Amino acid sequence: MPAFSTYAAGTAVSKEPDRLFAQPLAQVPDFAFNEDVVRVFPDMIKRSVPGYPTIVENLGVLAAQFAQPNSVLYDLGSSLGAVTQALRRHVRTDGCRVIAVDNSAAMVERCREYLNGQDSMFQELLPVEVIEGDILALDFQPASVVALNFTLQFIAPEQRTALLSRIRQSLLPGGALILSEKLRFNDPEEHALLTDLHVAFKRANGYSELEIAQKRSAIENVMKPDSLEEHRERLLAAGFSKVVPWFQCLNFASLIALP
Ligand SMILES: Nc1ncnc2c1ncn2[C@@H]1O[C@H](C[S@+](CC[C@H]([NH3+])C(=O)[O-])CC(=O)[O-])[C@@H](O)[C@H]1O
Ligand SMILES: O=C(O)C(=O)Cc1ccccc1
Repeated sequence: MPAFSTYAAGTAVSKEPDRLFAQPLAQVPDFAFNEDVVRVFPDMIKRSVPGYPTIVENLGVLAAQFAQPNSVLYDLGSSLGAVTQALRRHVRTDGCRVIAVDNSAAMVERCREYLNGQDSMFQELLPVEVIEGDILALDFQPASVVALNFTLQFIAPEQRTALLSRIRQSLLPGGALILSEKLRFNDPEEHALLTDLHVAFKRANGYSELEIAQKRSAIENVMKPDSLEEHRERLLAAGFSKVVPWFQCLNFASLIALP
């Protein structure tokens, strides 16, 4: 019987500790969102991403300001649905519904279970649909809020502008894209400092030097962060009119992009 904790206001999620990289691996495989990651994901993301709980909770608060009646709120790369749960808790706008999309079957299966749990604990939540699929192949409906919470960094760099353009085309007036990402920094000293501080954050959260090193090698081929300047330019190139950073903790940031 797995242990559970509450991380999305009252809803139970697995609290199995992340020890995926604790033992020396002869060869570190590329990071994948498989069953092993799913079991430890709530613990992994909280101990690895500084500011993650603050970003998720406030994403719901922000979304409530941009939600338009009778529109869709997208959670793209939804993992276990933490953002979807925050959207459902905070948004009260008439006729809104949430569409969560992830291409990991293991994530989608567990996400649906957690959302059923949320439905059994709260009343008057927005309707939600969880789609197992590639966000690059998604047929977007008119949307008022699109959340890309630490997902764009896993999309091949050459596909990023096209995806953001399609999101921009789907956004209704008054809506917004909320984009959270790990950042790279063009200034080498700034990059080194914030990278070292992120390692200190992980160490303070109980990860060993070996775990930190093996995780770094697992993600280096699959997760390609951009700088804030690259994000801003790409968003403007995709047709967004304004880019407003609203949160940064070390090398992790979240931006609001307006249509
Ligand atoms: N092409 C794709 N199509 C669909 N999903 C994808 C694709 N590529 C990657 N993913 C999915 O994007 C998610 C990224 S995690 C998001 C955290 C979540 N937003 C959270 O707020 O808890 C970020 C992280 O773990 O750092 C994974 O579930 C992938 O399966
Ligand atoms: O762990 C890291 O170093 C990260 O950059 C964040 C992260 C969190 C969860 C899965 C993959 C990457």
